[in-house]
Amino acid sequence: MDYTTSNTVLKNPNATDKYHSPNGSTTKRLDYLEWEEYFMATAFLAAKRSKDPSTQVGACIVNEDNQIVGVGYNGMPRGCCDDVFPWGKSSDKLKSKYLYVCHAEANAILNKNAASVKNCTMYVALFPCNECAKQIIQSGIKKVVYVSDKHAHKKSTIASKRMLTAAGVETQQYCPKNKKIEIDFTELDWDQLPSTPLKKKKDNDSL
Ligand SMILES: Nc1ccn([C@H]2C[C@H](O)[C@@H](COP(=O)(O)O)O2)c(=O)n1
Repeated sequence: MDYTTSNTVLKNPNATDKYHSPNGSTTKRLDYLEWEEYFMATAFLAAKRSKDPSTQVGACIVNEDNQIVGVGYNGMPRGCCDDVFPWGKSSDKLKSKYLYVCHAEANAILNKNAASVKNCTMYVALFPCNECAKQIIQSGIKKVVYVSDKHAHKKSTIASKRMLTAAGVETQQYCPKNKKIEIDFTELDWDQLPSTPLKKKKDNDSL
């Protein structure tokens, strides 16, 4: 019997656990991530790459076959060093981040790894602003799933909603089933895996 699954190496193949009954039958895992959780979690994971000290936003674009075709987070444009450009909110607009930073939604669209994002769904932590809404509409994205609408009172959000509605882009708030999803790099039984060289990657890549 093959005790390995696509993403798990069982620690003790002889043990009876929740997927293996004593009579030897094997059932599928039931605590797997549902699609929506997986895509929103991908957006939240991408946000962890953001250098913005106050707000980290991630976005994940998914096609009609549930394939991820773009991921992005808020960051400085390529070539604009994130140690040089400002991250603060100075009253001097040129010294404030807002004129420079690329929003997660825009980066996800620009980073697409497919020919088009037409009819795709975007998963994003924050409701998109008016500038991102324009790009969402023009790129053909048909649905936006978001978690927080904390800027609902802002004119940029009101304008965004007006445009998305007029253009027929569906918006839907996502209510997470689980408050937290844990990623545990030690959950595999490392002793049973062939040793892999640990290579330090350069940290100047940007999504
Ligand atoms: N839908 C959004 C909204 C905001 N962002 C980015 C832009 C900034 O980096 C940050 C907001 O900064 P704050 O005013 O909260 O200090 O989040 C985005 O990517 N997508």
